[in-house]
Amino acid sequence: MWGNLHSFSDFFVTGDPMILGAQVSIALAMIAIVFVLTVFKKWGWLWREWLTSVDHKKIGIMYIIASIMMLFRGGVDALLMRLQLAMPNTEFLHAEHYNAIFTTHGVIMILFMAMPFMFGLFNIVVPLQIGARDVAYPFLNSLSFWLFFFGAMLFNVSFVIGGSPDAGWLAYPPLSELSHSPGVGQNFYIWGIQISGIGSLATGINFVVTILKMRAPGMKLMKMPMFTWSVLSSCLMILFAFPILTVTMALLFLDRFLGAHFFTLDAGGNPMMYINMIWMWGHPEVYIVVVPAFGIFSEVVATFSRKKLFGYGSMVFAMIGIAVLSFFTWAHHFFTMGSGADVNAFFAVTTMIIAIPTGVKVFNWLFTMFRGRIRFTTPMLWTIAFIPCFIVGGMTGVLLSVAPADFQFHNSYFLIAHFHQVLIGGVVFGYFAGLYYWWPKMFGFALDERLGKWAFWLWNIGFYVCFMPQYFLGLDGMTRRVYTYDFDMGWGPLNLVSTIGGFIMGIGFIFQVWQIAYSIKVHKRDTTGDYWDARTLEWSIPSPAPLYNFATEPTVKDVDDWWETKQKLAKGEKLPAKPPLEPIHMPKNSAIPFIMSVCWFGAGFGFVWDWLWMAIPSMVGVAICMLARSFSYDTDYYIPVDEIKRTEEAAMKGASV
Ligand code: HEA
Ligand code: HEM
Ligand SMILES: [Cu+2]
Repeated sequence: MWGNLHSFSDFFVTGDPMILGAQVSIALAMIAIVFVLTVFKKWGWLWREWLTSVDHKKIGIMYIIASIMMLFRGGVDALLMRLQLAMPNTEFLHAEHYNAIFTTHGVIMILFMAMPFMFGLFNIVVPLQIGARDVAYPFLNSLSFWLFFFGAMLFNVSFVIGGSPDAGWLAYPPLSELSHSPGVGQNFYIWGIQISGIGSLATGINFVVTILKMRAPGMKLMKMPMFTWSVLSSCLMILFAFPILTVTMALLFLDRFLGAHFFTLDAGGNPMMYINMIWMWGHPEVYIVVVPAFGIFSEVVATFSRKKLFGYGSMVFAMIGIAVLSFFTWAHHFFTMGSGADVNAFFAVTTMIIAIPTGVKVFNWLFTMFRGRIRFTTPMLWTIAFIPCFIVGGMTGVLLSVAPADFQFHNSYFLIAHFHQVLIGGVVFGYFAGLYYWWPKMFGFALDERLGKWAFWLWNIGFYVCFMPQYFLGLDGMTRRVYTYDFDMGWGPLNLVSTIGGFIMGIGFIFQVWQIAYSIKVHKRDTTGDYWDARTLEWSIPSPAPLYNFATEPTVKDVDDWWETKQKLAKGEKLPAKPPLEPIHMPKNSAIPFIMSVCWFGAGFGFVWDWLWMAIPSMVGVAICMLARSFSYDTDYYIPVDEIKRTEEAAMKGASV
């Protein structure tokens, strides 16, 4: 029970200047934060307004802040790797360090950047888009956020305490078993993912219920905005995929902790079992993160083409089709591992079929733009750039799905280029489009377009410069996960170009941070609530939305209900009178999600080090939190009518409608 801690240097990673630098800067940053909060007396505010909040809008903002920080960390990881690959004859990163960095980069980008960014947008947009006052389970929503947050922190802590995992982002055994990875890094991996994964599953449940049960009267399923549809498909995938991840991590933990041999060849286990299970989650996972991006593009393209989205019904069916098919393609990740021709053929065909619904969507976006009066705002630019980028990335995916060809492409830089192209060109561009699009709704002021366009071009140019050469490197035989190569292979120049592209994207990111800082300073206020002259319900209320979102429950008649309402108003038609204000039922803030997640963090940290003295009391803490919640009855309140009136009047001052 005293675990695998032998000395101080096992605990604090020492001896590496980069890690020492990180330790010092984290310590300094923490001191600075504590100092600022204390000097400005902001602790109470932070606790009451944010850490204990169950308001979906605030939770959404916290998700996005955390994910942007993670984008920074994942991006620094990426650039360090790119530097090493541009200088293969140096030991800028030595082999072990390189392994650790591609592992943390992959995990952080997918699980701690893409997922929370996506959840942030779900939280901010979905209740507003369907005319609801909050999500179905606000308390659970807060718990999900804090589980994600502390899971991510636990994972990140490994960099300075104990050492990072280094068995790849999906931790295949036997490499990830105790015999091959005796350090604690892999334990951090398991517990970081396990804790945040439970949060993700809970979010999936929450949004499925929210969307199915809390839509405004009149909003039939086939009248939901396309983003809401994409969230529903993504969350349905989460419901089926994340339990597999939880079980896989639990079994790997049992292997490492108790010597259970689920995934070792001795004592009857089988590593192929792990590989199947992790991809049964892992493949749907990439669609879980990309489908909401499709939803965002659909909203943006309709708003800025000033046209109804083309092919609503086919969009919905395409999305559901992708969600279902995504569970039947997992084995394309290991065509080369000996499943046999029949199995490979089956999975090759199912994979190729996914190109069809995806293609339907692409054509729908193009047709929406066709003959539209397009406004080239930043959200629209990201959307337009996404289309060719994703088509090329998707097409190279189809090439990979040709099983015999994959024997050549597998684990080469061709694969690396494919997935970065769909992940950056699809997911990252999509979420950026979403952030730029909904920013005025989140904060009530707009982002500076000029700096935004700089960031856009830098990211785009950087992207192609970075990843296009990698296809050729892959075809030339360069494999993934190598930190050096012989200069005689002739890979040097293209790698150098690729690295330059990576840094151009890095500059793009700096421009975005600058853009946000600048826009906060300039504070170009949006008084209309409908900054882009958009189409869906979230734009019918003031920006930022009041605590209760809708003073009176909206009724919905059309797909783009707000747009139709505006048309009617313009024609001078009278709208039906709004019902009188009534007190609004709201959930109360709670400290339990935060405290419970801290306990989970403690338990995770304890298990990482085999410190049962820490893990068990922390788990007891978790149980006490659950009990405390079961016995708390004072969980809601009503906002009185005169307070609603006051808020509405203040918000509507200067508003157009
Ligand atoms: C958002 C993430 C994302 C998305 C959307 C996709 C989309 C696709 N992926 Fe990709 N993929 C990854 C992320 C993603 N992938 C990751 C992370 C890995 C590697 C993980 C690792 O090993 O670490 C991977 C690996 C991977 C492999 C494994 C290769 C190997 O390990 O050797 C394969 C093989 O089939 C594959 C195929 C596909 C296909 C066919 C699609 C399709 O969905 C693409 C469909 C889209 C189009 C085709 C373009 C638009 C369509 C048209 C314009 C219509 C006309 C086109 C045709 C009829 C062809 N992907
Ligand atoms: C900002 C630009 C980015 C650059 C320059 C970059 C660069 C890299 C590099 C150099 C590798 C290691 C390749 C290898 O040696 O095998 C890598 C791996 C990876 N990247 Fe990125 N990346 C970027 C963004 C992203 C994003 C946004 C995501 C996800 C949303 C992502 C997901 C991954 C994954 C999953 C791996 C595989 C890790 C593994 O092999 O275990 N990357 N990336
Ligand atoms: Cu896949």
